[in-house]
Amino acid sequence: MKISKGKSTRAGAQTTRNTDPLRLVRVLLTTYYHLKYLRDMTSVQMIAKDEMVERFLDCASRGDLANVSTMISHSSQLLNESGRQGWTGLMLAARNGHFDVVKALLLNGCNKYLANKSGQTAYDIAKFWGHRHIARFLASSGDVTLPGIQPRNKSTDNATYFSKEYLNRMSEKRTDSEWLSAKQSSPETVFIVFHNLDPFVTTEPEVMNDIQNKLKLYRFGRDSVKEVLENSDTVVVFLGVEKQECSPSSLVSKEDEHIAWFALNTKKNPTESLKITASNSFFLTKPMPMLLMLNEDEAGIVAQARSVLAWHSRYSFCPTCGGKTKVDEGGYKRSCLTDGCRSLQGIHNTCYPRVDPVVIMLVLHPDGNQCLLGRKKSFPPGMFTCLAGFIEPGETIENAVRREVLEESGVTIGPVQYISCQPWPMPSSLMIGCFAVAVSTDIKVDENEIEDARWFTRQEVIDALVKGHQAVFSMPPRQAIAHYLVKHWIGINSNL
Ligand SMILES: NC(=O)C1=CN([C@@H]2O[C@H](COP(=O)(O)OP(=O)(O)OC[C@H]3O[C@@H](n4cnc5c(N)ncnc54)[C@H](O)[C@@H]3O)[C@@H](O)[C@H]2O)C=CC1
Ligand SMILES: [Mg+2]
Ligand SMILES: [Mg+2]
Ligand SMILES: [Mg+2]
Ligand SMILES: [Zn+2]
Repeated sequence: MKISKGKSTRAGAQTTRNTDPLRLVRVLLTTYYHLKYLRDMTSVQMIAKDEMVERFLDCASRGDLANVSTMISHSSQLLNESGRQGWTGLMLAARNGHFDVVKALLLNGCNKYLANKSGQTAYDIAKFWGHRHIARFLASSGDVTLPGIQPRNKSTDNATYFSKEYLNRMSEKRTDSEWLSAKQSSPETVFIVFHNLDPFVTTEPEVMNDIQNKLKLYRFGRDSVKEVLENSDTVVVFLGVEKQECSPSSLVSKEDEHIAWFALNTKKNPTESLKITASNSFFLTKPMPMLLMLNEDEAGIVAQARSVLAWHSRYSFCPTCGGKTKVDEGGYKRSCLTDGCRSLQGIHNTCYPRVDPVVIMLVLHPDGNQCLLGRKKSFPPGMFTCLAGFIEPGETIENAVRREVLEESGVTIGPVQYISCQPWPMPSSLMIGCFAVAVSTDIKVDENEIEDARWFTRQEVIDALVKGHQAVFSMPPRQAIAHYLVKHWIGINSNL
């Protein structure tokens, strides 16, 4: 993580001031949006709120514990509010070494996992600025720990591509058809459109957003998808509402008033009936590897939307009686239309979106210095990855790991440890990533499933990560959990 040190103590957000050539552009844009924002506001109360946030951040930044405490006792919402560059009071207090303020904010329930626009949490900031006692406190506090339960592990929890939750799913609203239709007609609501499960994307960077990523989901408004929504072939899924931390300056307090997102899928190409204003916009064909080119927030949204839409496209008839079905619960249920069908009595998993659990494992040699990787015929030449396989009915994760490794490579596994997981929306798997320690080392490849499997040394793996194609083998893309597991094993920071 890169943070350049500057002189300012008000906000580390200003620390790149002397070196950043785009600063002037950003300042102008910020001023423009700020003025536009003020002009758009209708109530004096809103301005007062904005000022209050500014004052709160200032007090936190200066270490004014008395005022910080008074302000949060009046409005706990201030705890997670942020100012320029996404800096919260906690980050500012951590930046300037105000331990008492950090403590008070955390004790009052402030979210220590929020990151600013450079991706730094309060912990990262405290560590960088040398406030070790604050960093230690931030690392250890806040999580509820129970005997035998591991504390939340920031490095493995939600660390994989497709796993970031940008939206609050608000499942309780799925049965509230009045609320759902009000949201569908709201001018603020975001619609994302799929055609045969391919999302509509644009290469145009949105103003004020991160411009590093090449592809963005095209965010349609209600009027642009009107015709598509009226089409009987269109499937609509309610995805959720934007989380508070996605729009930190939002003045709306209740989550159900936040911006809602819906996904649409059509069989017929809807391009003509969509109102598209940006050039360079298209349906993203070839899910692999194209779906790996989205930014992390949007990858999470696609993981959810594409899996549910894929379920609709594959399960249009009732699996119990073969009859017609209708879409219910905001797209999260299909109910049979045949009177007396067994699926209408009680609860049946056939009515809900399916997820296929898959184990994926990095097999470690008993000497601790080699790992087992394999390749299928269909892989690009030279690429090796972790072994993987579908969990079968009535099987535990550990037993599935042992069975798949034995089937595919002939290697026997002892201990198995869960590391991390990844939704894989092609169409709807959950990859469960584990380390598996081998107790035998002879390899006997099952040629029906894989073409080759080999032990690679730690050095060969590091070379593959660092040198790419000049190494003895090549790694899967960084977005795949296999890549994550390998890096995790050799202890290389995932930002490498
Ligand atoms: N994200 C990542 O890093 C990686 C993801 N994967 C994914 O893991 C998944 C499973 O890996 P495989 O080695 O193919 O599994 P596998 O070793 O269990 O073999 C696949 C075979 O299992 C059978 N099968 C059993 N249940 C199935 C189900 N629910 N859906 C489809 N086929 C089923 C089929 O005959 C299929 O040909 C694949 O979808 C693959 O895309 C695989 C490697 C890396
Ligand atoms: Mg297998
Ligand atoms: Mg397999
Ligand atoms: Mg299998
Ligand atoms: Zn039925």
